[in-house]
Amino acid sequence: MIEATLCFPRRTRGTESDPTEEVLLIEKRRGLGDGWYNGPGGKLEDGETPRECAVRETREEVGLEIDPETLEKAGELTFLLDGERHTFCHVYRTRSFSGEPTTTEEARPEWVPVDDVPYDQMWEDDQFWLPGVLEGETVVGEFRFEGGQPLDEAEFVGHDLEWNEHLETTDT
Ligand SMILES: COc1nc(N)nc2c1ncn2[C@H]1C[C@H](O)[C@@H](COP(=O)(O)OP(=O)(O)OP(=O)(O)O)O1
Repeated sequence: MIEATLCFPRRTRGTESDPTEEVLLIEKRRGLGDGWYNGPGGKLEDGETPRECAVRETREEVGLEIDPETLEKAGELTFLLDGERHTFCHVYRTRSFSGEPTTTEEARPEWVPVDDVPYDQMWEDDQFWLPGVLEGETVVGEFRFEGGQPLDEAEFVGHDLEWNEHLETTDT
């Protein structure tokens, strides 16, 4: 089973009387989910904690620097393919980062209003869990796909979610 991360940097723009909440998404430019919007993230490397992975992937994909301690654990998602655990994904959010997002070979970053997230250009599961995560909730979810590899060509067939369960936040 693959262990992976997703990271959702957040910021507030606009004026005090008319603020706009934004999230940094990437348009993925290669690999799994190529051409779809997602958060920065990727697979854990040997010896790496999920938190370290989220920081490294965000740096590699869009050039933002994040202090691992500022990452807030927001979700744990299990993606099943044909009844088998395919990927376990740790989801983080943060409002603390430095640098300007930059396009790389892997990703094109884009600040998007939280009310205007392009769910029709994302993994089909995202519409079920990402809105809650962007509202500050925590989620534990299981998402079922069928149809064989690769995962991004399989059919999304069902899901179960639990909201605001306690998530371990000390070292993951
Ligand atoms: C199945 O549903 C999924 N939904 C969402 N939102 N994200 C998913 C889903 N399945 C996988 N992901 C995420 C997990 C990772 O963040 C990426 C896939 O990362 P990738 O395979 O490209 O990993 P990298 O380590 O960046 O790969 P390379 O450096 O080897 O290109 O998608």
